[in-house]
Amino acid sequence: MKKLNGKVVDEEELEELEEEKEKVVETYSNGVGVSFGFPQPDQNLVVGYALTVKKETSFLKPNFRGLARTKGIKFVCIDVNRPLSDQGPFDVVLHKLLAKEWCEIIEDYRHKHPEVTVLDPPDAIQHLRNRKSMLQGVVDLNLSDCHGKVGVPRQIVVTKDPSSIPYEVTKAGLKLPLVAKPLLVDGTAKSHKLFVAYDQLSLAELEPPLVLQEFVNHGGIVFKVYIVGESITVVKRFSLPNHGKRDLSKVAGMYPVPRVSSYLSSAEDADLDPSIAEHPPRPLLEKLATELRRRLGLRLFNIDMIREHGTRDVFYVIDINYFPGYGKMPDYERVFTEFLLSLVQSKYKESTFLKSSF
Ligand SMILES: O=P(O)(O)O[C@@H]1[C@@H](OP(=O)(O)O)[C@H](OP(=O)(O)O)[C@H](O)[C@H](OP(=O)(O)O)[C@H]1OP(=O)(O)O
Ligand SMILES: Nc1ncnc2c1ncn2[C@@H]1O[C@H](COP(=O)(O)OP(=O)(O)O)[C@@H](O)[C@H]1O
Ligand SMILES: [Mg+2]
Ligand SMILES: [Mg+2]
Repeated sequence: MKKLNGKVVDEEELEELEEEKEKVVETYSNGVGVSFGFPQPDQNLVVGYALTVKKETSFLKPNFRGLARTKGIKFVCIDVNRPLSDQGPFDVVLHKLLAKEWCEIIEDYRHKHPEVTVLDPPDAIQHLRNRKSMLQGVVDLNLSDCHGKVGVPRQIVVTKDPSSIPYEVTKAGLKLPLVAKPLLVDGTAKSHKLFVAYDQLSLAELEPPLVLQEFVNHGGIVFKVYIVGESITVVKRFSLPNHGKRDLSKVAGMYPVPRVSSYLSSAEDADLDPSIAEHPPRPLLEKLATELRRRLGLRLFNIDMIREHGTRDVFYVIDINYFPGYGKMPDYERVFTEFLLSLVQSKYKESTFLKSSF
């Protein structure tokens, strides 16, 4: 008789359990061999990916592929024209494709292959495709008293009749200027065409469906908070400058928002006023990330956050993106490699936990 996980077992039982354990480990590594605990450098974790060419180029850069390879991670391009189940086997599937058919394919695959980690579930991603539902999780959070406050700017959704917009804005009591954002985020350039509207009348020129959000002065800096599983990385990017009260009386019309925040030059090295440039407090980000991971059911996303000008600790989330441009995140190669390896380890732990609770 021997003891295993606190239980007394005889030799035969022990042998059976060891055999079971081998099988489980094999399943999780597709038989290519994760020995107990950790994938070994000469063994494979197969990551199937379905990404646009643009994304593949910006994310699966040679440095990343190289580092991952040394840790036994192999990336395999999924052929979207062939049945997914005929390809692989995969340990992980990474995807960011927008076609509706793809969502159905990947959903079906998840059900048929629960042993594969699909990053992330399509219905959870869907949540971020609409600028109203995207921020709902933050609204519900009511994060205050956690080294700062996090909210979302006041906003309304307009789905029809642009001529009614000035009335809707007045009814909702929104203050000008407003940022007009296409309601749906579908990966097209159009869904990133934003405008700042300085007067009520020009609002009627906008094309619904859209979100009208109060402009929050934030000193021209946006914090991009990148989440990769448990890891959080913050970078500063340039954003829109503050508007003054005088602008409001002088400026009319609608101005397109330049995509300054996606420029490669980060604001990290710029000589900025510390009260604007200081990163949001770590405990606040940890709480926010933990809650959003859970509420959104996503492991790969980023949050655009701004600090209300003149405050130290009042923040607004203005945007959440699924599987954003990680290629621009410092050290993403290492962070991602560790994340992918951790997925196998946690599956292994899960399986041994399940076994030990029998
Ligand atoms: O192209 P990149 O690298 O700038 O990444 C885009 C993101 O930029 P960011 O990482 O925040 O600087 C970008 O973030 P923003 O919306 O610009 O804040 C989006 O996530 C975009 O995806 P989609 O068009 O919304 O599906 C992302 O585009 P895809 O790479 O997913 O096509
Ligand atoms: N409510 C707001 N107040 C001030 N600036 C904003 C606001 N919303 C967006 N912006 C500016 O517009 C940029 C793009 O807006 P965002 O909501 O992130 O759309 P996208 O999904 O296209 O990135 C932000 O990075 C920021 O510079
Ligand atoms: Mg954004
Ligand atoms: Mg976005």
